[in-house]
Amino acid sequence: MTLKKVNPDLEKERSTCTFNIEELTNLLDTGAHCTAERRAVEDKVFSVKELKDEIPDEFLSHKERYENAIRKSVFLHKVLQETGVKRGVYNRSDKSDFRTTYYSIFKDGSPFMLQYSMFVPTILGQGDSEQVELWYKRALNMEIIGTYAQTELGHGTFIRGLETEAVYDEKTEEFILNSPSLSSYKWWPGGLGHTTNYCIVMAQLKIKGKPYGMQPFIVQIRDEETHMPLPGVKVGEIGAKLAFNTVNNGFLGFEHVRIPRRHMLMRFSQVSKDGKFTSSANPKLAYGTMVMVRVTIVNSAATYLSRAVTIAIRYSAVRHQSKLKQNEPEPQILDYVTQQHKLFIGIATSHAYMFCSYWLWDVYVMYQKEQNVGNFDRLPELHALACCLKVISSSDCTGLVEKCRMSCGGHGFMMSSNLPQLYGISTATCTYEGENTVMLLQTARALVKAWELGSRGRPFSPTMSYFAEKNVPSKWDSSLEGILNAFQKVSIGKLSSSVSSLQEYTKSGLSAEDAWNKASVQLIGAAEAWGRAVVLSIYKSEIERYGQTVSPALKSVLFDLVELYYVHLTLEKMGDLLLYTQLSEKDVVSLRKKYEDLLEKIRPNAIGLVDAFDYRDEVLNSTLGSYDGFAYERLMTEAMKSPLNAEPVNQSFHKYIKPLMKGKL
Ligand SMILES: CCCCCCCCCCCCCCCCCCCCCCCC(=O)SCCNC(=O)CCNC(=O)[C@H](O)C(C)(C)COP(=O)(O)OP(=O)(O)OC[C@H]1O[C@@H](n2cnc3c(N)ncnc32)[C@H](O)[C@@H]1OP(=O)(O)O
Ligand SMILES: Cc1cc2nc3c(=O)[nH]c(=O)nc-3n(C[C@H](O)[C@H](O)[C@H](O)COP(=O)(O)OP(=O)(O)OC[C@H]3O[C@@H](n4cnc5c(N)ncnc54)[C@H](O)[C@@H]3O)c2cc1C
Repeated sequence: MTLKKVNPDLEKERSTCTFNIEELTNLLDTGAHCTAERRAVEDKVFSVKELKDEIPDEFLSHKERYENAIRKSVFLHKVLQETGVKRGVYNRSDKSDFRTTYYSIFKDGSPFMLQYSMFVPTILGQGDSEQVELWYKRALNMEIIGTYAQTELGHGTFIRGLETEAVYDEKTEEFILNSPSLSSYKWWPGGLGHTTNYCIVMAQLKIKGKPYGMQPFIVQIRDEETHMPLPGVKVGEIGAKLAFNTVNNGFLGFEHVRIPRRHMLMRFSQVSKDGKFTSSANPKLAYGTMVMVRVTIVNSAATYLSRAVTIAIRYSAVRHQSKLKQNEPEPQILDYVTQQHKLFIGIATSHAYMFCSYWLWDVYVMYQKEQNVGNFDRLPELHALACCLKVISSSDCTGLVEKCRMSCGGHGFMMSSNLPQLYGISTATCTYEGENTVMLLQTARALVKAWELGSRGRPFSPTMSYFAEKNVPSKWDSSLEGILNAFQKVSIGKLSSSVSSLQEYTKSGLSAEDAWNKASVQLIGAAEAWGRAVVLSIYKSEIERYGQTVSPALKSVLFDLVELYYVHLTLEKMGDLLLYTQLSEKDVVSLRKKYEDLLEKIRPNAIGLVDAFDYRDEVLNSTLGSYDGFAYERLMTEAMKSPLNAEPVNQSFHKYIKPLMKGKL
């Protein structure tokens, strides 16, 4: 069978695109030079034959998958080193990075992930200059491979409840690490099982019996030559998981393991030789790596979704099913408006979080500069933003990734579509780096505090400045500005009624803690509403800013998506808006019409918009989403890779089925 180069359906779709795809790709990459750089890295990475899988991962055993992931991680590291990639994680000079390229090599994650994403960043962020000099170089050269070991069997969320101890012995100038109970065993760190030889251990510091809170320690756990666990170290892998099965998440326990004093990372807090503790200017600085990772999750969530929506929209353009009109051929499923409703919001949401992630990264960098000169004023706002945007980006994008999978019908259930794996790694972001409900409660804590201080005349931080506005009812306005205003009213309304409930509960005799717990469903609602207002505002202002520099054709499409995002959210959150604004049934009717018109307007650009994400087939790794659109041929080719198809009759027939058929079992 000779194949055309591209499925005619996709050819037709590409011919209707109204904007320059390359221009949008450059914008999403934060600059044409970033696109060029990313493509150069991809050319290099995807030309390495050792990085290709001969047998799909899902047909390997757990052990083989791990070994394959290690082999590829090593080759990939070498290639990236040769290509000069350091940015992305450590020297992020601008906002694009190579994580998507990196991830695509491993459908289910790399055992080196934590080395790049948390081990090295913690050394850089928590070590003093001498420690950075020593450990960073060794880690960069992969002389040491590490992870971030914080979570324990008994506690993940409640860091103050962690049990691993680091007791200072001033006679030998060492810390003694100990795991006093089963529940104190570290549990979860990526790569910990059999990959890493060092790790950052978050442990309770004790000096002369006195506790000084959680501190980061750099601990060697395996011999650098033999890789055997060091004496007193109990280490292994935690087993199979929903996703990330090649990340080698592990457990770790200590039996009185001694490490030198200088292995406590001492940028913020110090322990002197004679056991004097010097506290950091702000105890929460020890949580700094988590803030950074939460900030980067917003971008990860957007990229998981953009990959899923690329697959689903391309597939929907080549898949024909049922009848729209009896006398016409079966339409592309993308012509069903319900399909557009499921998918176009995925493009808009991915844009929203991508542009927000760039903005949030700038806020984070600005804060770091202030922190370096001892100014911690913006820490509560940054913490609230990192928590809340991590939550809504991870939950929205995961929900939409799953919607993409379902929108592909049965074929979306195939591992070869890569949609199940994308769902797996995406849903993990709702749990790791702070479970989502807990992160919303942290956000609410900051909001309630700001609200109370504001009521006593203290100024609000920039993302909360609208709290100062009087919540006077005004006529519903369906413009972008009007909708943003309405969501800010929802945010104020939910926060003020949560605060009122807290006050009533305490007045009725509940302790502050019980009142908080009782009102916590309202509080997470208020936190989410604030996050929504932030995203709406930033997405719009960023597109207004970029709109001044891009072509009119692209500007128009970008605003179609912003409008779609706004109107979709308005219809989704209708209940809240009916409660806190002047939205009426008539407004809803006209918004529904507007939404349907927007779907129709975006339809000719759907393929152009997903092409602009610029995911090579190797990155998408999907039978359904390839650029050429030959989904059925790819499904069949992949199916033939199943080991069961290597022989016409499986031996189990003779062993079990035949005796059963013959009544001889
Ligand atoms: C040379 C070649 C190079 C090659 C390069 C290759 C490049 C490409 C490679 C890329 C591949 C890598 C891909 C990476 C992709 C990313 C993957 C990431 C993987 C991550 C895996 C997950 C890791 C983890 O999960 S680590 C564990 C995370 N754990 C948590 O998040 C725990 C959550 N719990 C908490 O944070 C806390 O306990 C908390 C906040 C719930 C409660 O804390 P605590 O009890 O101490 O506080 P409170 O009493 O509630 O509050 C006190 C006070 O402090 C404030 N506060 C709390 N936290 C913070 C904070 N972090 N910052 C600032 N302030 C904070 C809080 O608001 C209170 O303030 P008040 O003013 O008192 O109200
Ligand atoms: C794929 C993956 C990778 C990970 N990698 C690492 C790693 O590399 N290093 C590491 O240290 N850790 C890692 N973790 C652990 C992760 O950070 C924790 O699982 C996460 O922080 C959640 O904590 P937990 O498991 O204790 O959840 P729990 O806190 O036990 O949550 C269970 C339930 O209790 C609720 N809950 C808990 N506390 C409260 C509260 N105060 N108020 C209201 N509800 C509450 C939660 O909302 C949730 O519904 C990883 C986890 C996963 C899934």
